[in-house]
Amino acid sequence: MSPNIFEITKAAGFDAAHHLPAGGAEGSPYTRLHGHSFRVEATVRGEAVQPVGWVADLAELDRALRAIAGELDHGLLNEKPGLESPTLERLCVYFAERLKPEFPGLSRIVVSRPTIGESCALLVG
Ligand SMILES: Nc1nc2c(c(=O)[nH]1)N=C([C@H](O)[C@H](O)COP(=O)(O)OP(=O)(O)OP(=O)(O)O)CN2
Ligand SMILES: [Zn+2]
Repeated sequence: MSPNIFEITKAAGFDAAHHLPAGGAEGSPYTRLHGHSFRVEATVRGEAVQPVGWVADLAELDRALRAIAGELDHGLLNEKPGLESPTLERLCVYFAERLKPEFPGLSRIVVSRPTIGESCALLVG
């Protein structure tokens, strides 16, 4: 029988300012400095490992996710290397690159702006 495969997910929030570079829609307001409340979810996929019977410790995922979100919280996203154009897409990649070394089973990152109903998902390869 093939083993059960699970997905565990942890979420964290941060508030940050950003602006997008010119080059998108003409007359776009996104080039002006503004802020959002963001939520990030990280999902790790795998078998439940014995003897505990879990994919990974959710507390460890929580710690790692909060550490990255905390570095972005109340900051200007554009100042972070890799976030010079801080779209939701780039934020997904930013979180994935930092979590993957510690969580090789990382399968999905979702970054959203819940108050305006926008989200982006990265399926991590
Ligand atoms: N594919 C993407 N499209 C857009 C992104 C993105 O990250 N990926 N980001 C933006 C801007 O960040 C923009 O601030 C989003 O705001 P908007 O959808 O306009 O909603 P707001 O409530 O903030 O603005 P209102 O003018 O009040 O509607 C755009 N697109
Ligand atoms: Zn924005």
